[in-house]
Amino acid sequence: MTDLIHMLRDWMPKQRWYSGGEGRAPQLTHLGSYVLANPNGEAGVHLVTVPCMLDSSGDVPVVYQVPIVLREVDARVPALGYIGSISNAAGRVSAVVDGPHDIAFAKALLALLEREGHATGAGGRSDIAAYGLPMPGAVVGSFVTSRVLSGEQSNTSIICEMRLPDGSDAPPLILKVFRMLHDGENPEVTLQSALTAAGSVRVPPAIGHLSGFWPDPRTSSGRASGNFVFAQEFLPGVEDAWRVALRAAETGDDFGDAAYTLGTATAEVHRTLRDVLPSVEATVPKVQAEVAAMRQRLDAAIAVAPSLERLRGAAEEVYARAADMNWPRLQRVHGDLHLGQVLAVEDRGWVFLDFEGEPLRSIEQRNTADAPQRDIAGILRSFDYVAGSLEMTTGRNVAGDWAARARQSFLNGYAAATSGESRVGRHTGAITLDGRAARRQSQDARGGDGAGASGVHLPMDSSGSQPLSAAEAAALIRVFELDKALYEVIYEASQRPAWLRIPVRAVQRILA
Ligand SMILES: Nc1ncnc2c1ncn2[C@@H]1O[C@H](COP(=O)(O)OP(=O)(O)O)[C@@H](O)[C@H]1O
Ligand SMILES: O=P(O)(O)O[C@H]1O[C@H](CO)[C@@H](O[C@H]2O[C@H](CO)[C@@H](O)[C@H](O)[C@H]2O)[C@H](O)[C@H]1O
Repeated sequence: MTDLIHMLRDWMPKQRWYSGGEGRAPQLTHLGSYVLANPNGEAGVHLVTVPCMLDSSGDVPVVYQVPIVLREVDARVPALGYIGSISNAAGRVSAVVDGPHDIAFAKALLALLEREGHATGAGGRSDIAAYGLPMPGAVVGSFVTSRVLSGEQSNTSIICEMRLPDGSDAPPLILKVFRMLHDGENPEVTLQSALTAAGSVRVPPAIGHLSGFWPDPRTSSGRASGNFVFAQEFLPGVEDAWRVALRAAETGDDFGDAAYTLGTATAEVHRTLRDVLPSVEATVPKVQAEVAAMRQRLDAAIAVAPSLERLRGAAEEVYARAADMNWPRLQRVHGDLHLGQVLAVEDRGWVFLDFEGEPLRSIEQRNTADAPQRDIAGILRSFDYVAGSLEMTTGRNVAGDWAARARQSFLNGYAAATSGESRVGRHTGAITLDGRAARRQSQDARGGDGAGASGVHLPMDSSGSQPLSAAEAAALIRVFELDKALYEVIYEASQRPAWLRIPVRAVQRILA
């Protein structure tokens, strides 16, 4: 194990999912490993194992799972995932392969899922184990081949091509391996499983998950339990809404219908989540806790963008008013909704991904019932990002009007769906880019309203309780837009400093 820890200490900082960045050497402690069976005795495989590693090098300790496959050192070692080689006590040398790049790991995961199997602790330890928990009725199929999805940051996903028993193609699957482990449910699993179980077509069908427990010095009990891997159908050859929107904005194409149906689809997801998962009344302490979290975010944003200090007073006024506002019933929401999290799927419409919530929030916060206005604000911010990123590349504000129209259509779609004006069935989220029906609906919603300067037309309570007035809904969306823009300031300062001016300008605009 000592050799492996040394090897991982050099390798982990080079991985995109390592939160410390390349500049920080991890301080690793091995907490335990769960061992997967080698499926069908895959040739040349010595071991498929998942060490859980505590990294104490940062301010906040992090636990990573680092799946590895030990293989015979020969030509079958996948070049992409090669980490190094180690020898055991008997002198046998093995190549160490990053698990997601090795088909033996993908096959072993699928076998666990399909058979509701379990993986026990290495060395007979009983304080660590993993369980395969398939969705009822899920069809896994048999494995053909797998590859790692490129471009991901915080996790590692494996795309698996699958086959049905009759030899025909089964839908491909995506196995999202959570790199960081948290004590508690990952909302990605909870929310997408709940939506799938409710028959929603707004998420790719969930297939199941791998969950379990491990020793964890971060908890008072010294033990933790949570999710290791989430499996769902992979929808191949689709574009996300960010690309679709960016192209439309570049060419000046109308995005009104697409934004409108995105609004109805978002409302549909909210309604389903509210119907199938617990929701709570927005009591005074709960609202105060939300507002307190917003204030903390303001402090953190000013710390990385000191020019915002002069707007502190204006932001404080917004928060003071927010604490006195009417809030809708709190419910589970997406939590980090932006255009990059939505796929444009032919015949199905908008499909939502990545329900993990904002990566900068704690798992407790991400598992807490929230206001749907957080997601609405997330998409509105995204339209502004489309305009902002085009302004960065062209040097001119070419898409400001485009973004304003998209924003309005999205709000109209959301409002129409929540007020029952549009008949939201299973397919109303269809992307009818030239759809006359959607345009007519959109025009209907645009007309006959008393929209004020805020541009928000209709009550947007999605709780089923006393609806918020149009003005109340608009005011709350503004509060969440400010909060999201401040989140983006913090995110961009560390991830993409060149983009920082987009959210900084948004904060200035919102507080002007
Ligand atoms: N089920 C899926 N079908 C099609 N593409 C997917 C699916 N899941 C993820 N993707 C693609 O992978 C990308 C990253 O997935 P995401 O869940 O957002 O991971 P992360 O949390 O690491 O950002 C998405 O933007 C999308 O392009
Ligand atoms: O990695 P995630 O998808 O979980 O989300 C994080 O990264 C996003 C950037 O990829 C970031 O989104 C911000 O930039 C988008 C354009 O690239 C824009 O559409 C979003 O509106 C904007 O918030 C997201 O905030 C962050 O959590």
